[in-house]
Amino acid sequence: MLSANKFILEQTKENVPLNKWQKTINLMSKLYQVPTSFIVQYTDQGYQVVIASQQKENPYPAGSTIPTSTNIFCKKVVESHQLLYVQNATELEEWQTNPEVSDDGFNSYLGMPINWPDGKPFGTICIMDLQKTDYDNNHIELLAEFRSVIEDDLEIIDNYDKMQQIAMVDPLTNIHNRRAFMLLAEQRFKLAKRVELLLGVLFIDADDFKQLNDKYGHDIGDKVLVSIATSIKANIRESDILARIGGDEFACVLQINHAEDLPLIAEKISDHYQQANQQLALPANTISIGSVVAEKNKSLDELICIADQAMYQVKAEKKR
Ligand SMILES: Nc1nc2c(ncn2[C@@H]2O[C@H](COP(=O)(O)OP(=O)(O)OP(=O)(O)O)[C@@H](O)[C@H]2O)c(=O)[nH]1
Repeated sequence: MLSANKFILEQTKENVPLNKWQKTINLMSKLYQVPTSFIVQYTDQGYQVVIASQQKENPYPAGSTIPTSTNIFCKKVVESHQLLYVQNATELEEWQTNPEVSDDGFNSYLGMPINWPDGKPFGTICIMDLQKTDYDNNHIELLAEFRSVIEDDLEIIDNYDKMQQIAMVDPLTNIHNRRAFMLLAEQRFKLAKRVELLLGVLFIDADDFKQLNDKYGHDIGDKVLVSIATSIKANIRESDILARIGGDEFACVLQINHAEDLPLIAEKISDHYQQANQQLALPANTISIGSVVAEKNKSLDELICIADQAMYQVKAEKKR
């Protein structure tokens, strides 16, 4: 779990997309044609460069830390919560004590605050140039776009951490519970919209499960539920999202290549489940699966509802 008042680089970084951020910062340097671009994090211990553009002229590599008392540009951005554009620092009295100006010869700075989802300051995103510059509104808007990429990632990191705090695993089947599913699936849908991924939703429900419980007992019923979870897991990717969302109900968000993949995956899960029950000497049982391809204009709730209705139709067909 990430602590907001510790440097990200000194914590577990598995959920922080440092490679993506590095590419973003390198691209910023190219677009603005500057020798240095940065993501800087602020904590009580100071200002630390999280990402530095990979240019040989850049004197401040990732990991460099400057004390909070030093008069640097990023300090002013964090303290004022505002954009800072300095066109020509050598002309301004205020910046004569800034070592970036006095020691390293930087003259221009454009930076914006980056915030955590709760509005607390994370740090800054900024560019610096040795030359005097003349940026216009387009340059500022572009920086705001880059900033929103980083803030979106901070939201994902924060959500992930929150989820680790709440119970997100169903203790019987060891897969996600409903609450975790809603959070994770929502995130996956957001991401899919941005990077054009095709997603599908499966809604899976055991047939006549009440009868099975009544006839064989609750313990056997529990084993059957575990068998359903295992069969679904065996036929989806590790990166897909699977959860037990109710007593004998399971839901799944899958990345697919074509819409036609969904019924094929559903069939494979059903076959696997029936064979598994035979092998495990569990009562014969079937499952009904409804599916829907995620359309961009539909919410997660709507998609689950459509997959649920499709599942009921499959079930009704069997009962005819
Ligand atoms: N063994 C076991 N049973 C559970 C658990 N949670 C819910 N159930 C039971 O699952 C059964 C679900 O019953 P229904 O929703 O009526 O569904 P069904 O009997 O499968 O009927 P159809 O869906 O129409 O085929 C109920 O009897 C619940 O008590 C659990 O954790 N373990």
